[in-house]
Amino acid sequence: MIDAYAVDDVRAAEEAAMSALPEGELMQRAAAGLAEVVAVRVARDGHVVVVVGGGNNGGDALYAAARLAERGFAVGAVTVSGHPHARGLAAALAAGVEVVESTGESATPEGARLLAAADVVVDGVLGIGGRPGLPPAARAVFDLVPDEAWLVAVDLPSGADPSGQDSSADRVFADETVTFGVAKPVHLLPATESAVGRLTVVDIGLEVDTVPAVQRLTHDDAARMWPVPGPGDDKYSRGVLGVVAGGEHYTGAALLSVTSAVCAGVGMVRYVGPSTPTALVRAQVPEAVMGPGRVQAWVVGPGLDAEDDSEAGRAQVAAAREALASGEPCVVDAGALDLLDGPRAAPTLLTPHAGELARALSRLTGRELTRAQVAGTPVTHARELADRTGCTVLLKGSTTLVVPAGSSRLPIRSQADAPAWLATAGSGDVLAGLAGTLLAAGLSPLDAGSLAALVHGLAGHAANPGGPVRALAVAHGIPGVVAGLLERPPGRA
Ligand SMILES: NC(=O)C1=CN([C@@H]2O[C@H](COP(=O)(O)OP(=O)(O)OC[C@H]3O[C@@H](n4cnc5c(N)ncnc54)[C@H](O)[C@@H]3O)[C@@H](O)[C@H]2O)[C@@H](O)CC1
Ligand SMILES: Nc1ncnc2c1ncn2[C@@H]1O[C@H](COP(=O)(O)OP(=O)(O)O)[C@@H](O)[C@H]1O
Ligand SMILES: [K+]
Repeated sequence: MIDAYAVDDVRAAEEAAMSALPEGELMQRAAAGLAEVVAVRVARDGHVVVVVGGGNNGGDALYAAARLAERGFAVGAVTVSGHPHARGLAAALAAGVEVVESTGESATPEGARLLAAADVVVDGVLGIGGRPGLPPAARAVFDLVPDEAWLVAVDLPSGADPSGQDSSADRVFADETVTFGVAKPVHLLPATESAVGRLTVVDIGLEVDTVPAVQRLTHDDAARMWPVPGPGDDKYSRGVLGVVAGGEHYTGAALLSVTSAVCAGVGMVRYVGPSTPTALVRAQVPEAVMGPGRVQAWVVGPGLDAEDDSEAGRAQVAAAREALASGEPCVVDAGALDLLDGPRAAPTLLTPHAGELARALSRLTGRELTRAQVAGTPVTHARELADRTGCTVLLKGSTTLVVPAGSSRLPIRSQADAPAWLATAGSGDVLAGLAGTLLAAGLSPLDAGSLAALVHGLAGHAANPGGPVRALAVAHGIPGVVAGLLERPPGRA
């Protein structure tokens, strides 16, 4: 599990660690870790340029610059604040780092000269003390970074919101980020994660004993959490999933969610739907059983048309309402999100994309919300829906969030395992079947949602590595992905 902690908790842990260590020791550890990473990214005759702000983030960069210069690398520093970290600056100068200033709205010629020769640029402008947004002097300098240079951010990409909430701020886009002690929300949340690049966490001896704010499942977690049947299991003990999906017009959703559940190894699927999708499922998925019955969990809503006023359409909406009113765990997807009108007592996972989340919140709050507003601050809006309904909300996207109600005090999960090729019609139906299978096996909505998002993403890669995928191929990719996860020796990256 990758755990990311709230900035205030990190600060408190830093203060506790500093009070037990000689002055400046923590920053030296950070600088040493940073210098190690930069040293492996640059050739012996390559040029490193550190861009330095006015806080401790700049201090880390200056001390790392000093260490790299002492190891024989050609290192320059461009300060974009009038008051760089004094001791760090002295150390850099003493080690032979060429330091130039560029604090105006356009870069100085000296700064431009250093950057033009840079092979690796280190962004030490703002860290966890940064307010979202890049100061103009820093923007002017970063605009001069050569395209081919490798950009390493210190702690976080400068300008990015450390709490990972604000998606609009101007920020540095790094190839790689070296952070200290623990990950922070900025590294894992969708509003900021795309600026982080590859993430390395350097151990500086920090101990944070609070609950993480955000977590990300790793492949080891997936292997540990996946429900594996034992000799005593039968199809019922493994979990029966009821699927209320599709209608006369949206037949594919039924097939995709049922196929996905079968491929994920559900004990049994009961499919509930009108005659056309029923015939299709019967023909294509011989493992599925038709009609309602006893289940351990429901998937309700893929391809459900709540507006369909035909007799078959009304019957399907009634079946969906019945599943929602039951005491069984539920995945509530697509069309069924429009039917949800109150809290459910049983474990429930809502699986909207940004547009569906906007629609559901608009309906429940009477406040008109757009898809763009949800995409701008996804955590806030997913949390609002979770709090209003008491359900766990899985918000789909290139980074998929799984947000429990705030009262649970559980961390948010954030998964970024999917290729963008997964943005294809029917892919969400596959995710719903997968998450439903895990709910039926007894996982909590938080675990089921995050594990399903991870496996769904890997199945997207496996279906056609590097190229386009169709949703049915994603479902068919699931068995191999799960087998691969279960086979891996623990601890492999
Ligand atoms: N506290 C510690 O013990 C450690 C801190 N470390 C480093 O210190 C960093 C935090 O240092 P600081 O608290 O000094 O914070 P920063 O280095 O992030 O910078 C804060 C300074 O920048 C200014 N500022 C903030 N946002 C701005 C904006 N958008 N535009 C212009 N100016 C802005 C603030 O007013 C303040 O003067 C960490 O991210 C990490 O890199 C590491 O050395 C590890 C140990
Ligand atoms: N840019 C992207 N990169 C990776 N995955 C994505 C991206 N956009 C969407 N996805 C994933 O694709 C799936 C799309 O689901 P959804 O929008 O419900 O489609 P549908 O309703 O057609 O099935 C979700 O799992 C989502 O997380
Ligand atoms: K930085």
